[in-house]
Amino acid sequence: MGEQTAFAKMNGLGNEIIVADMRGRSDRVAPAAAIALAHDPATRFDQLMAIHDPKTLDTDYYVEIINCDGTQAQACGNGMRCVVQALAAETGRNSFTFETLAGILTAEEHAGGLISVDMGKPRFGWQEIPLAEEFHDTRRIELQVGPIDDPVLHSPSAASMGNPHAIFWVDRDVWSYELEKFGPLLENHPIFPERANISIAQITASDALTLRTWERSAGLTLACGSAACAAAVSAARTDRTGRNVTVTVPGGPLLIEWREDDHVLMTGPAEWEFAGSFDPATGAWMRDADAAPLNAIGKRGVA
Ligand SMILES: N[C@H](CCC[C@H](N)C(=O)O)C(=O)O
Repeated sequence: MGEQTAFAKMNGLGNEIIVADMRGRSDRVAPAAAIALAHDPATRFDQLMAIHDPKTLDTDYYVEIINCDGTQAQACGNGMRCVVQALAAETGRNSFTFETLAGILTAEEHAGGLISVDMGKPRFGWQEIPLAEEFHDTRRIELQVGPIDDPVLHSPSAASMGNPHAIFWVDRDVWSYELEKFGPLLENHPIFPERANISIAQITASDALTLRTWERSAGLTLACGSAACAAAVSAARTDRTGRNVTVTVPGGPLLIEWREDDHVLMTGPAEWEFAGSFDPATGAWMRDADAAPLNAIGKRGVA
């Protein structure tokens, strides 16, 4: 049995997140522990964000992102906002520099509580996404589902925010498509050698779109921050919107700004639910008593 680690159960617009404090130790959250926590209804999560000591000079922390099936993800926008809120509550600081598999990210908590994460630069090259075959123009790749002469979904845009995304543009309300049916097929389509997060997007104004996402490894979620970024840059790149887009996901709105320096800034809320501790080897966990001292990450208002 390993040494217990403090965690906070949080969410970012309903994207279920566990923030785990793995600082000052060299072990990792085992995939089996993540799977066990994901299977318990009380700690069910989409992504687990494990905060580790920094690996690189001039970064504050290394963050490992683990999907609910135990696999690693390169990026998780909603999870990063939860990490920022937890660390801001603990340290009193409001800006941080993180390292993830997607690179070095900066993030800031604003006075009103909203959090902005610089999600880095999008990548559009077919080998960078990656796609299994050469596409010169990833604004529109050849891929469709449904009858060949009358496809339900077709010609998605593809992009990487560190993790792979495909965005299908639809004319009707995003809720009128059976994403739970098409999502698994598309996630695992051979065109995506590392699988992909699959979204459907409806443009609602020149600065707004609605989005639903079938996440790689996690399935349907209420919010996917990196997909919101991928959809916003793809909308701008295909002249569907400008570079500032309100992306409304099932959990609520995210503001996405594709800056002139090519970085994508995502702004939205995060919410703390409860704290506890778990064994990173097995996932066995306990909820903190309400009167617990301030040892749990991100616990607000407890002296
Ligand atoms: N919920 C996350 C995305 C998780 C991505 C993950 N499903 C993958 O790429 O494997 C977000 O807010 O960006």
